[in-house]
Amino acid sequence: MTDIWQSAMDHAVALARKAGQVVRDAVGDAQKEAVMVKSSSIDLVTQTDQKVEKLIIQSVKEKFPTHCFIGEESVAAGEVCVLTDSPTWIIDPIDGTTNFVHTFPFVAISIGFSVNKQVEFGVVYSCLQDQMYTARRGKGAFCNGRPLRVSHEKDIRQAIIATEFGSNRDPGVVDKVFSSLKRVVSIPVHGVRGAGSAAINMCLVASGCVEAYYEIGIHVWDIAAGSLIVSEAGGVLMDVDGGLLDLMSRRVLAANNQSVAEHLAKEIDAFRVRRDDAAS
Ligand SMILES: O=P([O-])([O-])O[C@@H]1[C@H](O)[C@H](O)[C@@H](O)[C@H](O)[C@H]1O
Ligand SMILES: [Mg+2]
Ligand SMILES: [Mg+2]
Repeated sequence: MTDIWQSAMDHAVALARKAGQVVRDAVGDAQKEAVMVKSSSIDLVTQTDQKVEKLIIQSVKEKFPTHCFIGEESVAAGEVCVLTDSPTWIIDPIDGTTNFVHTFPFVAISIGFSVNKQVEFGVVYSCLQDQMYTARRGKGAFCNGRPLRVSHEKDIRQAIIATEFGSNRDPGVVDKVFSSLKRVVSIPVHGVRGAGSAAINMCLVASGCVEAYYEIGIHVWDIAAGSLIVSEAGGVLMDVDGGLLDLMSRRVLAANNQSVAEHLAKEIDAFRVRRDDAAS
């Protein structure tokens, strides 16, 4: 049977590769680039983020004129952020902008595609590592064409957990983040890591390198593609409180299996943040 979204997925892979070249060309000069700030002094954006998002959206508009978009930098510029049932490209032009600015080598282009609010394919290109992660719903997850499988570990005490500090440094939020982290470290787990890119953290879960990843404060463009890559690699996704994942809630927990996920969820202070689709 033909896959009606295959040509869109092929286009996403080609665009991610093209965008990756733009990012690679710019990374050496990133420190010379004007670094601007968004929601806080540590929520960074550069001209390369904006250029890459424009490149992707323009090209998709030409090929698929009826499709919708949620793009990180378009939303920052005032576009609405609502996930409808229409075919929608969910784009993070540079996931890991802080890494990009500092030349820390985990920088990704993340493109998710949803229909009826379900992610149909996900593409995460870790462009400095030249690793192309892809997943098509029901057809598995791959890195550079090699099938991905999550870790078999069932005991969280033998696990590596990925998380990030995020870009909200309000003292109350920092306290909650650290109290969760203290509980997780004290389980005790083997280790805690963070790549500085939500999308790459999710690909690490899918690859079996880390057992789980959680974060509060991410956005739909950080996790749309990665969520399908995790589930197609055999992993599970949930809210940080153990409930169902809601792509717009800005909270995510991705794990290799249910038992690791549920144990982790018990340790996290699941505070709420303003939703991506909250009326502005
Ligand atoms: O701003 P950006 O570099 O696209 O995305 C950020 C990265 O994924 C970071 O790892 C995560 O901690 C933040 O929550 C994200 O906003
Ligand atoms: Mg991001
Ligand atoms: Mg970004």
